[in-house]
Amino acid sequence: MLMPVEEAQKHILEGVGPLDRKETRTLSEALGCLLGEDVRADHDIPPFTNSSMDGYAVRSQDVQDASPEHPVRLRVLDVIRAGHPVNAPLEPLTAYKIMTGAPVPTTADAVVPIEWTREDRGNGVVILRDAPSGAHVRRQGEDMQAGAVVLKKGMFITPPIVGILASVGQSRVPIAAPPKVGILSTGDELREPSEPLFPGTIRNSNGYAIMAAIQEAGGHPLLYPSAPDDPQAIKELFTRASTECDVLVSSGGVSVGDFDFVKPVIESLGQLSLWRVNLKPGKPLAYGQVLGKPILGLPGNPVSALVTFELFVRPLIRTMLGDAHWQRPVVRLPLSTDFPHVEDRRQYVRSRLIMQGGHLMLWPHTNQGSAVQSSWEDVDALMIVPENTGPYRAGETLDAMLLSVSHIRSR
Ligand SMILES: Nc1nc2c(c(=O)[nH]1)N[C@H]1C(S)=C(S)[C@@H](COP(=O)(O)OP(=O)(O)OC[C@H]3O[C@@H](n4cnc5c(N)ncnc54)[C@H](O)[C@@H]3O)O[C@H]1N2
Ligand code: MOO
Repeated sequence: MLMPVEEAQKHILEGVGPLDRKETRTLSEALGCLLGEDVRADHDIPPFTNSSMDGYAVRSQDVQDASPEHPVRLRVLDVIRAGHPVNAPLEPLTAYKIMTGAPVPTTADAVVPIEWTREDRGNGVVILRDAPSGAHVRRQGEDMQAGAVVLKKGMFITPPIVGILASVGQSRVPIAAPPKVGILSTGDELREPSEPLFPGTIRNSNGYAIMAAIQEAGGHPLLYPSAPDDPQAIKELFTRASTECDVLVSSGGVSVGDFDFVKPVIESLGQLSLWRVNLKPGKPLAYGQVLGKPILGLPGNPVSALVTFELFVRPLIRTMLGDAHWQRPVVRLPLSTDFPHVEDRRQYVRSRLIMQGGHLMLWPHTNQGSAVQSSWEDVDALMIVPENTGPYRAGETLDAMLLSVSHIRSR
């Protein structure tokens, strides 16, 4: 019996914890990283009490009975602009004209928006509505207080978090250092994207796809020159990478062919603790340690390599970063079309999310071959079809693991 996906994930993550290594980044480089330590506010935010509206800063008691029927006339002392505090106090029946974000003078306790006022001759303003104490005033420190922890270690840095970091003056951002992930492509047939092809050769697409997937997962990819199907060459490559990386990810050579040497090399340099998972594509996944470093042997078929990356390598990278929430959301959705019987392995099916008749539905690509790269087009989700089930009719529901949903098409 093949090992279930969840059991394989558990086994792989068992021996791995957060690396707890820190690094600093500039604000422009921090997006998508995880915060490496708690961040405290270096000052109150807002740093001073200020107006949330363009209007008039008043003493609330002066305008408490103001209405269109009983307007209150105030004398305007000056105009306060953002960035230009005014120190003179407000006396009874006076006001400052004030702009949004400008400091509210200490003796004023409310702002009347411009729409509720009318300019009056001389230096006057007529107030047409009351404004209770605190109205349209943003108090110093009401958002964040000096010294308080405002961002927690491990938090995912999104654009708003970059804004908070900038607000609290954190121009150098402590982040969880990305694990160094070595990419080890194997196969006599592999040529680089820039190289010409000869009969029997193909481009090394896995190396680059895995590199991009590592970057997307928050890891630091180290792309090694690919190794031929030769045990000694693979051994040298794995040995070198194990001294330079935190995790190794190989592709190819894990099946049962005469030239599949990845498993014996892992065994000769450490141990192989897992081989073959109940999944399609990606059954021959191998996992073990070489010279003390975890290694995932992904199958060579390009789709199998990326599906096993998603299910096993991404969780490992996120765990090493200290992200406990690596699970992708799984939602149950109806099929927009029929889907055939699935045989003895659980299948992960490249699918789109589409809107049909106001309902979100799954649209699986037709050709699910594990070497068919073109079926990655606009994939939002991997539909999960249990083994020995189906055929399914349109409208029946299945679980889908959401990847990144960019846009949902309508049909
Ligand atoms: N008799 C059996 N044959 C196979 C079985 C099986 O159970 N019994 N399993 C099949 C499955 S499932 C898979 S998946 C593949 C995995 O094979 P390997 O991991 O040993 O990979 P290779 O044989 O080296 O290559 C498979 C395929 O992928 C191409 N490839 C390899 N590396 C790259 C790369 N870097 N970039 C692009 N393409 C790559 C390679 O040329 C092959 O076409 O085994 C089945 N066989
Ligand atoms: O598992 Mo293989 O990935 O079916 O082609």
